[in-house]
Amino acid sequence: MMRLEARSLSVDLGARRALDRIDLSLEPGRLTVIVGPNGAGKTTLLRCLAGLAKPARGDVILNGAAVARMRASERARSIAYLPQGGGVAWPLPVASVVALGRLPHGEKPDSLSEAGRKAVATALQSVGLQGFAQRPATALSGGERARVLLARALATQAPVLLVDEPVAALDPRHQLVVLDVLKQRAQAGAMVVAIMHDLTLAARFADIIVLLHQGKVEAFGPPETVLTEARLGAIFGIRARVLRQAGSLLVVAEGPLPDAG
Ligand SMILES: Nc1ncnc2c1ncn2[C@@H]1O[C@H](COP(=O)(O)OP(=O)(O)OP(=O)(O)O)[C@@H](O)[C@H]1O
Repeated sequence: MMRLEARSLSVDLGARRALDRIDLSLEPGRLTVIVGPNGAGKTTLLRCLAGLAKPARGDVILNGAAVARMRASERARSIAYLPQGGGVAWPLPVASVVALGRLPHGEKPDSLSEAGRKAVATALQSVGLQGFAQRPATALSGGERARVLLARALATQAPVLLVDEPVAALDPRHQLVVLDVLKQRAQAGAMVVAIMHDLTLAARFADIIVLLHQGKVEAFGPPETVLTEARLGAIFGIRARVLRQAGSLLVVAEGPLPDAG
């Protein structure tokens, strides 16, 4: 079975230890959500899983091979990565930007295969942008642009999909649409890892939550075991209530706790 593992992964950024001996084992068929306070190391971890950040120690292993040593083309076909708050610099039509997700398959936007054309159309449709295909990608709102970039990652159809805050810029309806798409990808057999700050949404959609704090995995497991009121206090510094609502958790942040300094 496909498996993505971090083995005793440590990363230094400047003088800081951003990740400290992380051990993780991720399986396909699941939506894993990474949560944690600002600066916890979430983006650094996702970049390492994508083979884009260099560990000081340890390794990321995909199906037995070190991701850092995979050929770039093979890695790009295996792992699609959506960076946080990405921009679009060129006034290309939306469909061409999404088609860039086919480059790892050797397909250029103006010479897509039949499968490539289908993947692009499906990706656009799945994020609600089917009417935007010919619009210049630079002439979109922030949330629309975020969905274009997610569609590009989806169009790759990689077995591993790593997305950094995919719903942060989206309105409530599109947050649900996008999380449904990610969940469906996972249920169809992909390994999907998303960073999120909204704990109620994370609890509702995640199969597994990874709680990061100061570069370490503080907790790992199903939402109800990870997101406890005690942890929300100790890790996020909030007075929080965790309520059960329609089979999921509702995390109500009542207020910040006094800074422990
Ligand atoms: N280039 C850099 N040089 C030095 N320190 C860095 C650099 N980039 C990030 N850091 C630090 O590394 C730590 C982890 O950063 P990272 O971006 O992984 O956090 P995060 O959990 O994704 O945060 P956020 O929720 O704010 O996006 C932070 O303390 C950050 O200040």
